Amino acid sequence: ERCGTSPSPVRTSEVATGLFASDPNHLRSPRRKRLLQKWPAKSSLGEGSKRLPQAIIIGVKKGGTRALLEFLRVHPDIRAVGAEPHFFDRNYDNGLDWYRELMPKTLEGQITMEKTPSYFVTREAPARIYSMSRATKLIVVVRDPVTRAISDYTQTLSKKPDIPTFESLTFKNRTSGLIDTSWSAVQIGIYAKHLDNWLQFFPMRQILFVSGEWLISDPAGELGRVQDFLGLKRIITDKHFYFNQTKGFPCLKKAEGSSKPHCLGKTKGRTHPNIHPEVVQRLRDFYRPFNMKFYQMAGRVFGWDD
Ligand SMILES: Nc1ncnc2c1ncn2[C@@H]1O[C@H](COP(=O)(O)OS(=O)(=O)O)[C@@H](OP(=O)(O)O)[C@H]1O
Repeated sequence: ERCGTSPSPVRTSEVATGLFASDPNHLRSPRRKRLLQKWPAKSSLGEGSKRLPQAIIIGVKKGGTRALLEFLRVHPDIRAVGAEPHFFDRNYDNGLDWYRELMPKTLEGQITMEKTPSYFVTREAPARIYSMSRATKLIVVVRDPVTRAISDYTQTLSKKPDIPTFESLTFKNRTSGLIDTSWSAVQIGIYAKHLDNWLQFFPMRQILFVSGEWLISDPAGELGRVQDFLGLKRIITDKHFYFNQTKGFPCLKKAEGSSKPHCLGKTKGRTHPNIHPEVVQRLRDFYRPFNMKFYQMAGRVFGWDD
């Protein structure tokens, strides 16, 4: 358990008003004894209570959501669930109390977070999150939809080595070049379409888009934007990262609650199979108009079509 970095507001105001300073015997005073009973030693203060998340990483699958959450956990004012709760898609019937129980304990002022990348493409998720709290902050890590699709396919392939090739799954009909938009690996990347669904419930100012590419090339830059969005002090900076040549990705110099360097596991940063360049080009052409629409909606150019 991490202790809070700032004293409770009540304590601060008492010190500030000189309550103790004016009384040289304050250590023995009955008032002090009462206060000590009310506010026990700092070790037991670090308990806190479980709260529903105020911010959620809702997507996208294979965007870099684990990296973002692991990096954010370094911040003393963020506490996050490790596993993906899948509450707003698969486990909604379990109820909000069940969901809250999954959360880590937090102190006043700390932010509770979770990440479940499938929320972004779940039709019911916006209404459900809205009904939990309309003030929920939403974070989406987006990545070039073409590499995202290949990454998605690579993950499936690692679990089911017998599936058809990426090329054959991409097309409804290879000769006509018609793309199978019902294949989830393709579908998830139509960001503008999914975002429309969220905008029925949440204003743009409550949604932050993080670039999966820049999260790799400039993790501190993206983390700066996220900390601002969450209203937190910029504590996570470039000093927290180093580029691990072997891994080929940025890693933490010190993981949360540890003094050792930490990279993500083997399932993050897999080698992708080579996809036929014509298929890649066809997918690029397919996504281009959706990407343009998405840049416009998000107010940020992600540079996937440069
Ligand atoms: N620092 C760091 N280390 C390792 N991997 C990193 C990092 N930053 C981003 N990424 C990219 O994250 C991709 C996996 O995305 P997710 O964590 O969102 O995947 S998942 O949806 O939760 O399965 C993963 O995709 P693949 O490269 O296809 O494996 C990585 O490219």
